Amino acid sequence: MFFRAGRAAVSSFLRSVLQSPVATMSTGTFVVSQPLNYRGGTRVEPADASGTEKAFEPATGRVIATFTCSGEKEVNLAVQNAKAAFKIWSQKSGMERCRILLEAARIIRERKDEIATVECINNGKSIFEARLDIDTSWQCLEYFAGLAASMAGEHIQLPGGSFGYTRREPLGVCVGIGAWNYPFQIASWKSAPALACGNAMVFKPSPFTPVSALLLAEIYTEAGVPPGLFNVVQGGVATGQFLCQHHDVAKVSFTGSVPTGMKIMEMASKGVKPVTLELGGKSPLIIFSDCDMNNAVKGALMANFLTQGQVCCNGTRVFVQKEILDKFTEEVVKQTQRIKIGDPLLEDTRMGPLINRPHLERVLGFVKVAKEQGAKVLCGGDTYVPEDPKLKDGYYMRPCVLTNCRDDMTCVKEEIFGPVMSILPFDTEAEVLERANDTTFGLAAGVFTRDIQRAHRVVAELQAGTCFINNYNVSPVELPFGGYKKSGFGRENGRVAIEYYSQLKTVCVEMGDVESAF
Ligand SMILES: NC(=O)C1=CN([C@@H]2O[C@H](COP(=O)(O)OP(=O)(O)OC[C@H]3O[C@@H](n4cnc5c(N)ncnc54)[C@H](O)[C@@H]3O)[C@@H](O)[C@H]2O)C=CC1
Ligand SMILES: NCCCC(=O)O
Repeated sequence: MFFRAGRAAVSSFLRSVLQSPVATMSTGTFVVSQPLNYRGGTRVEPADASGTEKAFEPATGRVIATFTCSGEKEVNLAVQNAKAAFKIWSQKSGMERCRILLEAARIIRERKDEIATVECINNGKSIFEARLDIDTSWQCLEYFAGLAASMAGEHIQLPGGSFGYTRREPLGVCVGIGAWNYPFQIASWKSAPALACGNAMVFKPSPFTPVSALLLAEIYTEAGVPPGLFNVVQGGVATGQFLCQHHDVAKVSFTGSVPTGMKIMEMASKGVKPVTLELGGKSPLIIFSDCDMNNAVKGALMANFLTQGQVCCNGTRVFVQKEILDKFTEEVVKQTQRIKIGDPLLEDTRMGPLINRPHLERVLGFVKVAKEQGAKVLCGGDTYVPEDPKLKDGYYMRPCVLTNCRDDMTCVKEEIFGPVMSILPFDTEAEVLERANDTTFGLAAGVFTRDIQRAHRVVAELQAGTCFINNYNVSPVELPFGGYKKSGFGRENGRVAIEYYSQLKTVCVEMGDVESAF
């Protein structure tokens, strides 16, 4: 009972989770009428409100949900539920937690098409990409399930038969605050390591994409986590602030913009709470003349146009060595123009709408300023109206390639968060390294070259938390992901993520008599 091409009937699973009145899940039909908060193992209406929000289907501009933002009382109830569940969950062995997380991963895998369809409708990304996001989500749960059972401390021998040991312990109630570009993936990447370590979580999705976190919450419950272990509160700034300021919250993990990240750090500092910050970027992609041209062109498209360019680690400053500039540019433009834009639920669509109208206007504004500052638009950069009349109010634009760019232009300095690639010529390795690092961001970077020594030499010099050699924007969950500089700190994924969701206790054991100083 899964979706094919987003057109098949809604399964009983989704009907029960979302109570959608529609019988099919094609673009323009999906509506959510049930509560979007999740507390104590069930969907609930919030106990109090801090306003209401509407969620849209970007493909059509239709409202798919109107929901209440959680007030202080509801946030407190969610935290108290999480606290109670933490007492049970943190007492379980790693193997017990592992089994439940593996079951949750299995359910996600089984329901991949359904979840991807919801993600596609609420976010606008193509169904093709949404399925990849769901893959990285269940893979993350599987990965941390495996680590749950192997979390261990050290035993340290001391003089006279005494010894010490360390224990890796959970933090307590962790808060996850998500962005709208990878709603289900972000909820999974935050909750999987948190739960594996024995923590509970209260998760707040972006108000633009409130829907799919509910599916994750339902799946955790079905897999057997204690009620209240993973809760969802909906809302915007005020709800996020209540969460960050709550005295029973032990940690905040945030994905979003740099200005909000700074505010979250400030709030968390008041309670001396650790934070993980996954923030924005303006990453360089360096294409040397000895590269495999086909792969470099594919890499540049991957670095710029996934999820309509709304990806924090995108390599939007594409530095191309002068010898191959014309050939590379010609091929990139050709392939960019071939990207199929339209209904994100159709199998052959590769670019859907942007998240909302103001964001579309903002991205188009960046293209306008780029032109005013001397950049040349080689393709796209304008709105797109699909032929299908039901898509006429969607937020589509044509992917854009800019040339004649300089490092001081706004389009090269600022995060656009849309499908806009800036091409920048360069001569030498030393020059491009200096220019690539000349940014306050440091999330990611990429290099295409056949020279293996150069590849490693260059990535060693790049000031970025995640570097790609001869590829871009792949997300294996085994590898840590996170930024340098203003792109944040802490890491998601990889073994190291455990350190950001646990604390180390040292136990010192005396086997002899106390040698008192008094
Ligand atoms: N690094 C990344 O993955 C992402 C970066 N961005 C960047 O952020 C820009 C704006 O996107 P937004 O979704 O508006 O990002 P944002 O940073 O405003 O919001 C992200 C999340 O934080 C919450 N939030 C906002 N203010 C808060 C506060 N004071 N306290 C607690 N929570 C708060 C929001 O409700 C949302 O859930 C984008 O244009 C892009 O530059 C956006 C999405 C993802
Ligand atoms: N799959 C990579 C996630 C990057 C982002 O959150 O923007």
